[in-house]
Amino acid sequence: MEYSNQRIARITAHLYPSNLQMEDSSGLRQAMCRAKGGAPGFKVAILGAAGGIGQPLAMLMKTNPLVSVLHLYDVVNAPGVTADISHMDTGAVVRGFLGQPQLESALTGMDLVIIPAGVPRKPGMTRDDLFNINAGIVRTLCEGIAKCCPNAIVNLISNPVNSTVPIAAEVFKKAGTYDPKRLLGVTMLDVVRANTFVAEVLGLDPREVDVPVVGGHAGVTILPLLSQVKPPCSFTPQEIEYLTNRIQNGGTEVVEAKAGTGSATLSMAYAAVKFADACLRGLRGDAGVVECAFVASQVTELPFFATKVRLGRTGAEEVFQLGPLNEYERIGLEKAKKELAESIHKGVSFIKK
Ligand SMILES: NC(=O)c1ccc[n+]([C@@H]2O[C@H](COP(=O)([O-])OP(=O)(O)OC[C@H]3O[C@@H](n4cnc5c(N)ncnc54)[C@H](O)[C@@H]3O)[C@@H](O)[C@H]2O)c1
Ligand SMILES: O=C(O)C[C@H](O)C(=O)O
Repeated sequence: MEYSNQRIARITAHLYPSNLQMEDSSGLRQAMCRAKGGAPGFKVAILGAAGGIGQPLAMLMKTNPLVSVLHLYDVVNAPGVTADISHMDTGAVVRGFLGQPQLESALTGMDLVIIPAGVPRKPGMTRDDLFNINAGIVRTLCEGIAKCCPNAIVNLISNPVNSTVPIAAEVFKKAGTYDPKRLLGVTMLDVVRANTFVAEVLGLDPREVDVPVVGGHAGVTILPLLSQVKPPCSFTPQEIEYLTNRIQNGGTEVVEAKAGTGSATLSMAYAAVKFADACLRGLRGDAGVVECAFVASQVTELPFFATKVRLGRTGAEEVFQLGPLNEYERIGLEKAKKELAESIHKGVSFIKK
């Protein structure tokens, strides 16, 4: 018996339903669907979508009404994650992409690319210990972005953020596509933690608390500005010491509690979605969208620094100054800048060498 291509495809899809959402069978999906899609919204890709952060991040982005198309890329397990998430009855169309040969298809046409690809810490490691593996991963993914979606906003999560953002910038410069406004290192988890821990101390609802966290995303480079907390409040010296240490070591607290099985994934996915949603609202043209991020900056003498930024149609359109610091914060800033300078230099040299 001779089978038509369509019948073969239907039988294959029945036997391997998870293939349905993968790139090479999207023709079949379209043939089986009456609606042609094209709903208004943004196209978002997640690179590293099958990982500890990637999976809950993909799930939460599938629920975001601003997203019309969600591309899930990973070097492993992308078909399973895609099949699973694609069954959620929310608007975004989900497509999966597996391995380097499908990277370009994953990226083409994207408005926002979120990158949680890379290895996480184990107890006893610093984020910088991840550099040797993650630097190469970020370079390859950013080369793909430069080629396939050079105008996309990039949210970089992979550690060490203080070095991977400079790496990405150098890759884009080399390709001639660098726009500093579009490259944002995600430090949102530091803000989420700071809001939570400060709210605990003050006995407030964390949703009412706003703590600016500046500098970078590792140890002493994470600098919470407790003198600028909203609503306005004051802390004892002991509270300042406790809160600063806890915010700076929040990542290590989770790494140790997970005892070798990884680092923060669920709170990170929450923070990444909060930040991605702010970027999408900025892209849509909403006014007054402000979040902290690690970006190209002239706020200090360093080429990159995390502060509050205003997100707009072209990315980080305004980088805010630090505001008035107290003596404790000025000392913290000097420590942060010293470590940051080394991490930034390491990232830049990785590409320039
Ligand atoms: N910025 C932050 O605040 C923050 C917070 C938490 C974790 N992180 C970092 O995020 C990264 C990911 O953490 P995780 O817990 O999800 O790790 P994970 O190991 O659970 O997941 C990483 C995923 O990346 C994938 N991957 C590896 N190489 C890839 C490549 N070349 N292309 C695409 N995908 C690739 C893996 O297959 C895996 O699915 C780590 O570097 C971690 O340190 C950053
Ligand atoms: O601590 C880590 O290694 C992961 C992440 O950077 C975090 O802050 O949780």
